[in-house]
Amino acid sequence: MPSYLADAAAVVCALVCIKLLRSWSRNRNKPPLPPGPKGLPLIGNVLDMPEVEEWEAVRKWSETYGPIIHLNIFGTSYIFLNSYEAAVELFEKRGAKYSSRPRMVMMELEGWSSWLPVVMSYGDMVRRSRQLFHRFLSPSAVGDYYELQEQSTQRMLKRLLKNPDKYFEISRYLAGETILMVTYGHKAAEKDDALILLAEKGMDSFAEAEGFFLVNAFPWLQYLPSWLPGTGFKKIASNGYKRSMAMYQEPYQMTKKKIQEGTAMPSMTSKLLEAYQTNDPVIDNESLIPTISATAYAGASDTTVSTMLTFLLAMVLHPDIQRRAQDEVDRVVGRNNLPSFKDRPNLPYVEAVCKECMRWQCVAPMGVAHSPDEDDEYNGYFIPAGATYSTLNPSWSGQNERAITKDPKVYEDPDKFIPERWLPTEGKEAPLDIDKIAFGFGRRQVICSGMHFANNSIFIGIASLLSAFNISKALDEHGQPITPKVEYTSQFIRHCKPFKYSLIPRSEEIVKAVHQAVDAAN
Ligand code: HEM
Repeated sequence: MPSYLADAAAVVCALVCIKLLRSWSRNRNKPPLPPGPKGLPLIGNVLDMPEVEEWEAVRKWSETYGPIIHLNIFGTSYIFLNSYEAAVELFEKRGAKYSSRPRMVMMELEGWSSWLPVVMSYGDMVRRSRQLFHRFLSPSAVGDYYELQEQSTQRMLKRLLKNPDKYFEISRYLAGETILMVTYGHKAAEKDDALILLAEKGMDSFAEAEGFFLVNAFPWLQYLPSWLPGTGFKKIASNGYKRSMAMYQEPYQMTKKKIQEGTAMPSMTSKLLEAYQTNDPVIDNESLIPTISATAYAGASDTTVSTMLTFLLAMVLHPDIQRRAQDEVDRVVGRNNLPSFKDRPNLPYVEAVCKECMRWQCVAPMGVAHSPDEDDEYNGYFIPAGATYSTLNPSWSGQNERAITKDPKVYEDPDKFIPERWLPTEGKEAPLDIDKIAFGFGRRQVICSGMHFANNSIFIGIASLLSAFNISKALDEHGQPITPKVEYTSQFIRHCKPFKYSLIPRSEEIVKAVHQAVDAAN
């Protein structure tokens, strides 16, 4: 080993020891930390943490250690909650203490924490941005987007008629084009729209930054020169920084220019700018405007598509469920008509399919990490304060949502896709609403601000696909149906891996209805 590497290793060991000693002396008179796998001296549980599907590892640990698990990574505490009750108790009832985020140096290096409230520590900026999200995304505000969501969905259907084998790309495009219209009044190009590509690249970098990086445990590593071995994270961070800044600034500057030229469509950005210019007390600083628009754009671009992909997979695997949902759509909407939001109250089975897609394959299994601002105790365990930028012992709590969505005590036969579980049944208590889990935990305004918008996108997307297409297994070269595997990526926002399927329009009339609807909206 070159001598500088041996020196560097010795420095790392010394720093880990200091960190462990500090945390030991701070915590020694406190109740025990929650249980968890034992780990090794100095490095703790580094080797226990799998590189992929961490949530599965956490779920298995919870079978041994119970609903609250502690891991130590180089002296940093990681706490996973695996029960709904624990998540509600800590993140909702004690929400004031748990509303902050852990410090993630990679997020700082990539610039995300300079503008994305979801990774910022709690403060004035987060409070103001939540008030503004609420203006545009509250249950009453999202009704304004119905027409837009219907029209984007109809364009998705038209694209699928032309390219039925491109569902993965086309459904992703749908999410991008809808939110770009809402946030910036930007009408996306039919293909390869620059702003949609910008968001895709940005979200790839964000997901990468969410991964495991040593620099999160040892922030001083960021000051090492880039030529030193082990500093590959610096290149990732510099690339991520360019993408995060482009996502934050470019669409905003473009919209501002259009507003000045008088060619802008009304949007979140134009309304925020107008409010700012008329001294809206919440918008104390212009930089809050791109924060709001870019966060909504980031929050929507990669999330609802995950559920739309799960829907495709579920329909390929469950033709009987698809038939039942189509029967309902045909009965309520008419065999050759496209659904709209006004049909929603009469489509309970379609609604149940939407909920079951969200439950069966959780979009963000680890949610977004919270961090307690002060030391706390829960069920006799010590929960260390963390994530203040100055301490050497940050800790964070993540809630492993998939464990809850797959808990047989909460949902019977949790691995099976059963929309019927969401239908009201006399004498049977309704299951725990998936909205209370999938969109994060916290006080009312702390969870996903886009939840109602997301549910609407998913509903109209699924109802429209059911009305227009028959979804089934693709056939192999011998004419045999191919059963896709249920396989997902292991990123922070997970998507099912590409698989073969068949998408066939249900009738000539519905093809005409799609074309007519798209033409009428143009
Ligand atoms: C299936 C779709 C979606 C899922 C599963 C989802 C999930 C989440 C989760 C887990 C959080 C973190 C909550 C927390 O613990 O603090 C979050 C935050 C957020 N989401 Fe979503 N989301 C979805 C769609 C959307 C959409 C469509 C939008 C925008 C229209 C959006 C906008 C936001 C925003 C702005 C935040 C930050 C909230 C804040 O910190 O104030 N999300 N989302």
